[in-house]
Amino acid sequence: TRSTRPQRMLKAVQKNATKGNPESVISAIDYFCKHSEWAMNVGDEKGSILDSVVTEVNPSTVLELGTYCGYSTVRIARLLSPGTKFITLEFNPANVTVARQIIAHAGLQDKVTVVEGSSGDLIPQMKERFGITTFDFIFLDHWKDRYLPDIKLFEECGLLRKGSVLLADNVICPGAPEYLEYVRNSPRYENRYYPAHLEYTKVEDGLEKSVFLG
Ligand SMILES: CCNc1ncnc2c1ncn2[C@@H]1O[C@H](/C=C/CNC(=O)c2cc(-c3ccc(F)cc3)cc(O)c2O)[C@@H](O)[C@H]1O
Ligand SMILES: [Mg+2]
Repeated sequence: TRSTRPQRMLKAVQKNATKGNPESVISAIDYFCKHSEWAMNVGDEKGSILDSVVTEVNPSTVLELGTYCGYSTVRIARLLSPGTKFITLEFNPANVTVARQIIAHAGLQDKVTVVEGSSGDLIPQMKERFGITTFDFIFLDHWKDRYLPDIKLFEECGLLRKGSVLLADNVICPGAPEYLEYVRNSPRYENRYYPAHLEYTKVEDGLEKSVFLG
């Protein structure tokens, strides 16, 4: 049976990237998406913004929603200090399998835990399963209509502290209007919009950074 796009992406990484070299894994995926098949990775332009925010926050605890193939997982993990707790959630088992192999090719398997499951089920389990009380940095890149319910879940579960930073991909394309309205109208968040483009295209898109004020 025909392979899937994530499987073809994995093959491209295994063929073109140097084992243990995260930069070469990132480049191999970007090359694949620019020259072979578009895929919904955050990409190089928005990825550089992601890098700068992660570096600025220098988090001790990190959560990513929507691992997909692990591209942004590799971008984040390669910047983290030793001892940082990094968890990424993915509910499609086939994507979990591909992501774990791409992360391992980058040599970052000890920096991040890929947890199979849905954010709605797993977010309330963060304390008991992973001993995490609050997250310093959260990257939202899963189904866009789940950004709002999940940020509310973070608040309800007490997983945000004064200064926690949330970074949301695709707030323009495909868009997360309800999420944007919520964080921009809430007195509990300080927000900044980073204009960019949809990965590997000239279409307008951007990232929204929201700092929880407590
Ligand atoms: C049920 C919600 N909870 C979830 N918990 C854990 N994993 C989840 C969850 N939702 C989705 N996922 C996983 O995250 C991934 C989904 C990401 C959704 N992303 C998009 O739809 C997306 C889509 C586009 C896009 C933009 C323009 C287009 F023309 C076509 C597509 C661009 C992007 O950057 C995107 O991030 C999948 O691997 C899915 O299995
Ligand atoms: Mg995205």
